[in-house]
Amino acid sequence: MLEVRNVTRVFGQKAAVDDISFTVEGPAFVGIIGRSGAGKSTFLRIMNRLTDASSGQILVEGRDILALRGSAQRQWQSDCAMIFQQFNLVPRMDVVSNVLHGILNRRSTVQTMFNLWSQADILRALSILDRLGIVEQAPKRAEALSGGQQQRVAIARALMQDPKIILADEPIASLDPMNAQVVMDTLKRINVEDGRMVIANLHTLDTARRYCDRVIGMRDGRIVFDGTPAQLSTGVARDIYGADASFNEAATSTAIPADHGPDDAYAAKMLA
Ligand SMILES: Nc1ncnc2c1ncn2[C@@H]1O[C@H](COP(=O)(O)OP(=O)(O)OP(=O)(O)O)[C@@H](O)[C@H]1O
Repeated sequence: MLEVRNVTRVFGQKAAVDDISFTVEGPAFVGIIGRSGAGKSTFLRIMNRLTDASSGQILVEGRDILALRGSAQRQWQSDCAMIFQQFNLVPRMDVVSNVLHGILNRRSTVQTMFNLWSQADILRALSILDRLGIVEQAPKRAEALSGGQQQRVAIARALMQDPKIILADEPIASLDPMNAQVVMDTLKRINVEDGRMVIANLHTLDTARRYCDRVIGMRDGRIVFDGTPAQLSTGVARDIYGADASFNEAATSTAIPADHGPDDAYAAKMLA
C-alpha cells in the first residue's frame, strides 16, 4: 500500500532525510521515533507535500505521490490528513466550524466568503464530534477547550477529509498523560475501526511500544531501526537516541498509566 523509496531531503549541506526506504502493507499504525532533529517532521511534511523531497519516490497504491502536481496534488493532500502538536485550530472560531474547515478546499470562493455550509456537511461534522465524545463542545470556541479536547477537534477535522492516511506530528507532546492517552486511543480506534493508516511521530518510547504495530527509528536522517514494538529493547532505543550507557528510558516516557492499554475502559468511557 505504501512504499517509500530512497527518499532524501537536503537543506544546504545537510540531509535532513537521508535515503530512507520502507514498505507498509495494509492499514498499520506506524510510529516514528528519534531524537530532536532526526528528520521525523521533515519526512511527514514530504509525505503530505508540504515540503519537497530532493530525490526519491513515495508510492501509494502504486502511484508516486511526490510526482503529483496541481489538482492531483491537492487531492492527495486531502487523502492524507495531518495533525500537529499545537492542534492548529482557529482559536476564536467555534468547534464545529473548525471541523468543517477540513473540507474548506472543496468549496467555492462564494461559499467560503459567506461561510455557507450544507446541512449534510454540518451533520457529518457533528456526527464525527459525537463519535470522538466531544459533540457537546460543538458551539464553543476552540480556545475554550482543554488541550486533549482541542486535539480531538483536530482529529475530527482530519476525519472530515475522509483521509486514507493520517499523519500525526508529535500529537501528544503538549498534553498531560490522561489527555495523551485519550488522544492516542482515538487515533488507534480510527486505525482499527476505519482501516486508515496512521503514521505518528512520537517522542516517547512507551507510547510507541503500546500503540504501534510497527516502529521506525530515525537518527541523523537515516532509518536505524525498523521493527515491532517487542523488538524495541532498551539497547536498540539507546542506539536510536544516540545515548550512552546512562540512557534512561524514563526520560522518554509519557507516563500514561501502565495498567491502561489502548481501547480500555477509560478511553471507552471518554469516547463513548
Ligand atoms: N526548512 C528548513 N531549513 C533548514 N533546515 C531544516 C529545515 N527543516 C528542517 N531542517 C533541519 O533538518 C533536520 C531535521 O529536522 P526535523 O524537524 O525533521 O527533525 P525532527 O526529528 O522532526 O525533530 P523535532 O522533533 O525537533 O521536530 C534538523 O537539523 C533541522 O534543523
